[in-house]
Amino acid sequence: MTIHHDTRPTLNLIRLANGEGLDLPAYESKGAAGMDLRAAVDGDAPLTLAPGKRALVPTGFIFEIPEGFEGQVRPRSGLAFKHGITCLNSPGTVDSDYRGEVKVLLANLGEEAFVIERGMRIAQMVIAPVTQARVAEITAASETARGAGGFGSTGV
Ligand SMILES: O=c1ccn([C@H]2C[C@H](O)[C@@H](COP(=O)(O)OP(=O)(O)OP(=O)(O)O)O2)c(=O)[nH]1
Ligand SMILES: [Mg+2]
Repeated sequence: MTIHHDTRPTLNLIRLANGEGLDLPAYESKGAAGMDLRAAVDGDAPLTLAPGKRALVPTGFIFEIPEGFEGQVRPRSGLAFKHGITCLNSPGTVDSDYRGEVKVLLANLGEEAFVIERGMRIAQMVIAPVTQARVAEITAASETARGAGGFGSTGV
């Protein structure tokens, strides 16, 4: 007999008042890397994002990101391609100790106004492992073949 354990980390979500009735963030295909986040804007007052403008769009949930992980808030490529809608701070970083509402900083880089309706899938969140480094100040860097060469030093 094979016993299958679910080894995935658990993501606890706390629904806020403005998230009432919204679908939970979800992976939209079997192998999706990110779960889609929905706009928790007022159902009676969609948000219009004019060209060149940005807005902090609520998701209606607090995410308890498991320790040792982060949430990366990334654009949806369809919205970016069709409408020029992106996450201005992409990838947005949600820390594992953050207990506020997750919000999405959308920007309209397109030429037309974009209307964000309640429940619209506006971005996606990838849960990714994080390593916190120990920080140590030293006086000289070790030698390498690359040295200080960067920013195209190996050719274009
Ligand atoms: O797209 C995002 C990015 C951040 N956050 C929340 C969760 C994150 O843990 C917190 C702080 O984000 P960050 O560290 O990127 O911003 P900061 O400007 O450094 O703010 P702080 O001084 O609060 O760390 O804001 C979001 O809800 N969505
Ligand atoms: Mg910070």
